[in-house]
Amino acid sequence: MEVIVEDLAVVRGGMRVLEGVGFRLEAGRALVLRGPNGIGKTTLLRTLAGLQPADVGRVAPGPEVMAYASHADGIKATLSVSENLAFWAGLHGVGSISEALLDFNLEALEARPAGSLSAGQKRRLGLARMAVTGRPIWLLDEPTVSLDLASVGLFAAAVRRHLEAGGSAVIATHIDLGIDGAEVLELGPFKAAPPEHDADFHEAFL
Ligand SMILES: Nc1ncnc2c1ncn2[C@@H]1O[C@H](COP(=O)(O)OP(=O)(O)OP(=O)(O)O)[C@@H](O)[C@H]1O
Repeated sequence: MEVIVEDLAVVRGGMRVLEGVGFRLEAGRALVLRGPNGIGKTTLLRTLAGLQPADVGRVAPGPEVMAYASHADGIKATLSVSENLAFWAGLHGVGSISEALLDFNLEALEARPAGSLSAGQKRRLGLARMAVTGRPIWLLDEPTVSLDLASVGLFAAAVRRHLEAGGSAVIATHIDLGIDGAEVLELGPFKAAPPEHDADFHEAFL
């Protein structure tokens, strides 16, 4: 499913934080959002997820096909790891959580109350929670924060499988995820600067 963003502007706290942002992302591709702190990466992801209204512009498709993993992992502390995942899977009509438990190395933790997990374990659960929605477009805000190297590898592999299955991903990250052919959108003050050499995106090895 292709993601199309056209001439997007977003206002937060009475100030325009994004203006003239546009991109097209084909199914099976990843887009990495780059730019300094405060430039609007989270704002763009929240707008795609339907959590932040656009001032002007167009986003398609709608938030019902987007799965958003934010800084706040959004997990229920008193439920166990598997109960958290089962809750979200059930909400989205997805039958099994076993693949997500395996993909994010959560099998040994499945009976643990989520509130007792370490920061990195919580982050893995937050990412697994997004995966069990079964939604085709993943929106990821600094997904590797708190993850150790092995977990970053697991996460990158899960993204690759998602892309190979025809999904897509928009990822705000400062690190190299090793996703071949990922596209990059550099956000600059009040606009998304297109690459110099091409009206579309440049290919990057991230
Ligand atoms: N609730 C809010 N009310 C007003 N302004 C906000 C609000 N949240 C964020 N902003 C402002 O919007 C701008 C964009 O913030 P945003 O969080 O999207 O940036 P970011 O690129 O994700 O930053 P970082 O790399 O630090 O996570 C910043 O100037 C920020 O201060």
